Amino acid sequence: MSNRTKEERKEQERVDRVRAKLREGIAATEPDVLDLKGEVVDIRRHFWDEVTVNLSHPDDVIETHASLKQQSELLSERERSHQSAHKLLDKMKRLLPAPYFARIDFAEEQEGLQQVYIGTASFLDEEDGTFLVYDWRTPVASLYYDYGPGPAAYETPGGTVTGEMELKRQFIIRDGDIRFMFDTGLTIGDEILQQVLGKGANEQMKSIVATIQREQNRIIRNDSSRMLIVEGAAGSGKTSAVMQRVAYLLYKYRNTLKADQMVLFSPNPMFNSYVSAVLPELGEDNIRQTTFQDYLGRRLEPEFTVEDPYDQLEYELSAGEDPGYKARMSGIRFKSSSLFLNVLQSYKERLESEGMQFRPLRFRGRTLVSGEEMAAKFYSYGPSFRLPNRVELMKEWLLERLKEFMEQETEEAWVQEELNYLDHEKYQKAYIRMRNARKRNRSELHDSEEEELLLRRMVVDEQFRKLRTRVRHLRFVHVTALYRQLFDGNELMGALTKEAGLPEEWQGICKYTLSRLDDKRLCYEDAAPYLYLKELTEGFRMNGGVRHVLIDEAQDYTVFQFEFLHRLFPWARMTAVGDFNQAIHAAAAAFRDEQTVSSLYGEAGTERIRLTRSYRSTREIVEFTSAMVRGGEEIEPFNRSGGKPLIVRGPADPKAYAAMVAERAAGLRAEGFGSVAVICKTAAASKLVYDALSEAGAQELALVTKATQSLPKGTVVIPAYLAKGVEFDGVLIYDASAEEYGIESLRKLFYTACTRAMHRLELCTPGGLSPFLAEVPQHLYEMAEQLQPDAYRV
Ligand SMILES: Nc1ncnc2c1ncn2[C@@H]1O[C@H](COP(=O)(O)OP(=O)(O)OP(=O)(O)O)[C@@H](O)[C@H]1O
Repeated sequence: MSNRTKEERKEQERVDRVRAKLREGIAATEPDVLDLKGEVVDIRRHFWDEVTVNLSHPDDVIETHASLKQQSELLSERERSHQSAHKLLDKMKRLLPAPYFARIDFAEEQEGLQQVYIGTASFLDEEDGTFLVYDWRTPVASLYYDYGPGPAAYETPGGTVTGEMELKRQFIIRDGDIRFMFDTGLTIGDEILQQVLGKGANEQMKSIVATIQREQNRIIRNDSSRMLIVEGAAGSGKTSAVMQRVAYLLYKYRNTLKADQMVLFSPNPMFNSYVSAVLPELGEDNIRQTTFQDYLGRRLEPEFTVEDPYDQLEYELSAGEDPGYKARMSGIRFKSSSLFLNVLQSYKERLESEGMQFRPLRFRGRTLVSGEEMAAKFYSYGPSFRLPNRVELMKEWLLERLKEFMEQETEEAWVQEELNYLDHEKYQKAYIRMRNARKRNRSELHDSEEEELLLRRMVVDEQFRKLRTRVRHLRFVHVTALYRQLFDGNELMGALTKEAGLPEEWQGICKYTLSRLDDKRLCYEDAAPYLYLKELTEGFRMNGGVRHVLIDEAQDYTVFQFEFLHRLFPWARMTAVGDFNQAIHAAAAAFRDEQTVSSLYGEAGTERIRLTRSYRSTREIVEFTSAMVRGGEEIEPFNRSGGKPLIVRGPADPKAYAAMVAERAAGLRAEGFGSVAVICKTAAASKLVYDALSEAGAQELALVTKATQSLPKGTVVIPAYLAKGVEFDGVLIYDASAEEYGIESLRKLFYTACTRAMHRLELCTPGGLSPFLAEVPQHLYEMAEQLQPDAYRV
């Protein structure tokens, strides 16, 4: 900053002082870290030299044990010291270029005026014990996010502290130089936010701690509810709030909460990598990240080939011609509904008294225990046992039965035959076993008799191993048959759906479902209900160690998915964020259904927060996109200006059209936009467009598919459903015609695609326009030369 005022010079001097202290700290800590590292390596290398190992007498054993313990404790202590010195050094290095981003002057009623400088971590002056920088997550720092100058208060473990905020100041510091400094009002300075948002998009999300808005802070610091639901407009900072919330919780509960006790469910692996830089930037370890699909796959494969949600979507978006389409779409709606969840729960109650299905235990072509015999045994346990308990009892019973069969089997002729082919290694094994058994039991048998018996048992044991494992894994419960019989005719489903009746296209749904099951393929819409039924009968798996589950893009979760996560992580708090306008899985309505979501933890344990301000896109883009969706008038754009969205009509010839889009993408890049996305409706379309653009000479071009692990730089061609959650400087909708986006069910996908743009949005069309655009007032966009308003008539 040139021509600094006196105040600015004072602030710069303070920055210089703090940086000098940081440098001192770094200089002092660096050798410690190196020394400690050396010590750790040394202890590890010479670990055994320092331990006296002598196991001759009991006394020596005790001494050896003590010496080992001492040496391990020394190693752990040095490792801990190294780790904390390393963390401290890391923190100081992180703070050095920009030690803080804000200052507040707060006059406490008891303590007098306090100057609080806020940064991404706390930094203490070793000499006088004062805080040169306060971590943004400390209680006093919440003043910065929640208040403007005037009366203010913050919560501490000891109670509420009240006082008067006399100053709220923000800084942008780069390499130790104060570039901007503003005194601000209630909201966190628009000027700084303008600066931050005006920049280009990144391949990885950045932290927003310097500019967290008040309503976002409510999400980040929310501590009271078991279930926190955030519904927010596109670009309103839901994902950002989730990531900063994780950092906040890790700080606040640092003695009891570890990063691996938090799980983030996100839409796809690329998104995982997109958000993975935020926590390290804030000095925290990354938490566990997964997708629901990944979880389903782990539980259901290899028994089935499980379809993934992208293939399901591709089908939804492109298979209108398939004769089974209507039935499958109706099936998707039904299988994602609360009605189907209730059906499965009632079905479970019915199975308590009748209808269980079992796989017979068969061995060498013979049935050892038939399905009927198992059913008889199962129902003999009586109604006081829950289904999973009965299954557990069945398992024990079957294992006992198998033991008996195995004993009988040793006498069979096939065993003798197998013995003839036994290899040397197995003989050897049998011999060792026999020797051990002899030591233990002082067997009366002659060597040869005993050897033969053992060998026979070994052969039988081996042959039964698979069967026993299947029993242990509860494979005798025929879940596929149980699921199958729901779709086998009208009677059972009719009884279970009660007055709601059978869904539309029921016959078609049955046909489609059964044919897939017979092929050992599980459609995505069947996967969660199938697993739910399996766990209702066999018992729910639980992960008691996880304390926080965070769900991004929660609008695409079905009632089954919520129910699962609730049961899988019974001790966890849940944070679910989403935007119903971006629900690209048409059938997933659970998030919108207040009753469904609040039933998980009860109304008292559930809190809802709405975010209506949108930060990602320019005012022009937000006004344009909001006009396409229901409730759009509530979305409030952040006041950052850019060009109006542009509708461009291209030539009808596909080659010429691709060349035009390639040229427009190149034009945006030449204007300085680092990331440009050409968004298509499907993966199939993306591939074609990618090829066409490559042929047209597009530079630095990458295709994003469901297998893409991280967002590429430059220009990408991407299907709309994979673009959700991420953002680009410029977005080109490849084909915004009525042919491509003509039916109502595509509205949300279209909206999602358009809202990915931060600075520029262009919608290309080879002909007419999508009807969604017809609802947008004309003054909210511009049109490239030849396109006239009558193009809307579709
Ligand atoms: N308080 C803030 N300060 C600075 N930038 C912000 C703030 N809130 C949001 N942003 C920025 O706005 C953009 C959108 O944020 P984010 O992706 O978290 O929104 P979202 O609600 O999850 O969006 P969507 O639902 O559309 O995927 C990001 O670039 C983010 O950095």
